[in-house]
Amino acid sequence: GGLAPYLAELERKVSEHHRLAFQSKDGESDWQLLLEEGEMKVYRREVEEDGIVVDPLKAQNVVKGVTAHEICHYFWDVDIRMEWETTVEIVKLVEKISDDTVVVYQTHKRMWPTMQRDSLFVSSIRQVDTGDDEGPSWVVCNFSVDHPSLPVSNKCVRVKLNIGLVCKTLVTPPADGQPITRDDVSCKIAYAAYVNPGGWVPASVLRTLAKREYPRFLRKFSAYVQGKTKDKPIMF
Ligand SMILES: O=S(=O)(CCO)c1ccc(-c2ccc(C3CCCC3)c([C@@H]3C[C@@H]3c3ccccn3)c2)cc1
Repeated sequence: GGLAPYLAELERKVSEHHRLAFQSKDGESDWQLLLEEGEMKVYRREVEEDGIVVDPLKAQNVVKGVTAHEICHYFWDVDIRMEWETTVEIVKLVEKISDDTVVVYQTHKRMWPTMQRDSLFVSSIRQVDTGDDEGPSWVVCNFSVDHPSLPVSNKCVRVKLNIGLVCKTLVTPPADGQPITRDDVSCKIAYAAYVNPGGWVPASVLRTLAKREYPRFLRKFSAYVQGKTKDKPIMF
């Protein structure tokens, strides 16, 4: 369909997010540590394109009691998004491309004084082999596409986004061959977000918004997955 060209771009973006996820940022010294809270570290670089703030965001976290597959599954599943995503108003499945790749339309709650935003993106979940002994990663990539059935509306400004969630399951093997329980697993998360607001937003407004909302999303989403999975069999 009309999305075929995007599927090649999707594979490139998944590989890029996977390659960059756990790479130390020493090379790029211009990452500003926004927040450090336990295992959660949130960084940002201050970047403007044509006077528009497009600050890349990077975050790492370790979530106890859940696996990489579980974190990525709950992040990717459109049906339950409203259970953890507090900044969106409408979430719509526009097209199912395959069992692991969909097109999603979202309107984001209006953040005074900015105009309301919407987003239209391909969202794909898959396992990626790391090639080394660390075992596979699970990756979700959300990136903006144009779709004939969702033209840009005059009500919202269309953001352009490229989001990567790359996760690894850490297992501390239980003593003497006991079965693995949730006390023995945790998920190492690397989240990267490139969001272009699609139109001018005061730099201070957007930076304050990002500084508050990204950590809030990471806290809320991590706790949400722990709650949803605690009485369920482990999904490796
Ligand atoms: O990880 S996701 O794929 C989860 C799927 O829902 C995702 C996360 C964040 C966004 C996002 C969309 C719009 C905006 C702004 C632009 C001008 C006015 C609103 C922002 C700014 C950065 C701040 C922000 C960060 C986190 C949550 C909400 N707000 C972020 C989109 C997708």
